[in-house]
Amino acid sequence: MTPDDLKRQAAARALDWVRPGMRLGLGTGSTARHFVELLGERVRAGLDVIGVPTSETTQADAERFGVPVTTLDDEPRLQVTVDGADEIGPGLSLIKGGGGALLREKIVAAASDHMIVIADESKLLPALGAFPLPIEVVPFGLMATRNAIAAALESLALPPELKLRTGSAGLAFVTDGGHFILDAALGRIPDPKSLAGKLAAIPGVVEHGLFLGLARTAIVAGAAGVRVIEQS
Ligand SMILES: O=C(CO)[C@H](O)[C@H](O)COP(=O)(O)O
Repeated sequence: MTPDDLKRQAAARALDWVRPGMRLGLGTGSTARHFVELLGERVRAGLDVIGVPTSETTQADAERFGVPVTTLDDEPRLQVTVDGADEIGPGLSLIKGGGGALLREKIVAAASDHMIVIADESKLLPALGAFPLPIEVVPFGLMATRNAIAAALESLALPPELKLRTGSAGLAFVTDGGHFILDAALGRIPDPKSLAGKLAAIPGVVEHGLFLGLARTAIVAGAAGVRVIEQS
């Protein structure tokens, strides 16, 4: 079984939470893409749902797979969001944004009654931080913002290692919102809540990839089967 097979299994299980008439948040990434594809099969078989994509890529996928889409402006409250994650830590804390869609993903998750995270078992970890934390920043004042983030990291005894994410041709990666991403190689984040607070207070930081208190259910597929973890 490949990691991609496991991602698809987790995505397939998430369909159990989908009911006719639901307004759904549609996540971004290879795992979420499986969900959108499988949801499209159900839609073609007659299921009536509508989705809010969390990226331009997912919008295109939803259209290709036949999932009707809307926006948060037209449907500001969603019942369920299904999304992937880069890491799932204690209490279903997450690192997200490996695919660069963290801002819309967090807005959509926060507008949802229930966020379900789907992943293969490699994403389930005892602590967050091995995956570099994506921090979305406005291009204006990049150096000043970068220095402020580095100082915040140092104040928490975290390494101030920040890398501007690059895309094709070595140019800065630009998010759907027109921002840049600084990836912070932290190793281990002992206190995600304190870090989230410090990052959110920095002018120029648009959003960060720590998703705390948002996911209620994790569906994790591994060699031994699919586990459902609920956050009470
Ligand atoms: O946060 C994300 C995109 O911004 C993705 O959900 C995350 O990167 C996981 O991706 P994948 O399912 O491809 O492993």
